[in-house]
Amino acid sequence: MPKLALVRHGQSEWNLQNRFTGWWDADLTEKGEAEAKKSGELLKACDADFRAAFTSVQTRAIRTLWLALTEMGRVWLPVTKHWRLNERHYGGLTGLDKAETAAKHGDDQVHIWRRSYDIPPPPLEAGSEFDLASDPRYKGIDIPNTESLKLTLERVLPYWEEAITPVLKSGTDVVIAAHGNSLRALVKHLFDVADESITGIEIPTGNPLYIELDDNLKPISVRYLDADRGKPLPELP
Ligand SMILES: O=C(O)[C@@H](CO)OP(=O)(O)O
Repeated sequence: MPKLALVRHGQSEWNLQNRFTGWWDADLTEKGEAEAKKSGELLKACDADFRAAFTSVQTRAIRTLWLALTEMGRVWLPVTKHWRLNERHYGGLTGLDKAETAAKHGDDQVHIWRRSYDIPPPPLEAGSEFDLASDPRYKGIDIPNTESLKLTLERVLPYWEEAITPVLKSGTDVVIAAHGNSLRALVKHLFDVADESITGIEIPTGNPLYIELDDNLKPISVRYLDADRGKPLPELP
């Protein structure tokens, strides 16, 4: 039965500065690097035999995976990167300070933008300093100008189905290093979490969510590798 580990990237420069990040390519802080290594230690000690790794095209997730694989002695694993595992796009909020935005628009509105299932933040204006249209990694991709969690799930899912599930179905243990919301979207799908409950799922940094799947990729067990630092778990479907 295949095992799947979901690793959230460590603290980024913009997490530290409390800015809405989304697709902006903020790198890890020193603390984030330490969290990534901690994930690697936990993955090394667990009973899986990871043979494939997936991540986004964002530096903070790629480097988290690399640091974890280094700690695991598994930098030789095949790593596949794809934009569909990116963080949800934060639209016109990208780059703004979260506390200042709450002071301006109110906590309730900001909570809706951050955690509602299907209400996206206002769109990013074309030509904004945070517009990624000229970034070569997104050449040929229809870059979103904002995303709700629902829209994030809709673009994560085809990649999950086409690229990741065949690997798991072959009996291979897989590690995915990605982002708070792209992983939340994946958890919603895997555990069939209701729209209104998914906001309660928050994978901590430095503490992989470890899932055992049956041959149809239905979760049969789930835990945080460091249970003492765990958060609420999704219920088994
Ligand atoms: O800024 C972001 O892109 C995300 C993750 O750091 O923040 P939030 O907690 O609002 O989903």
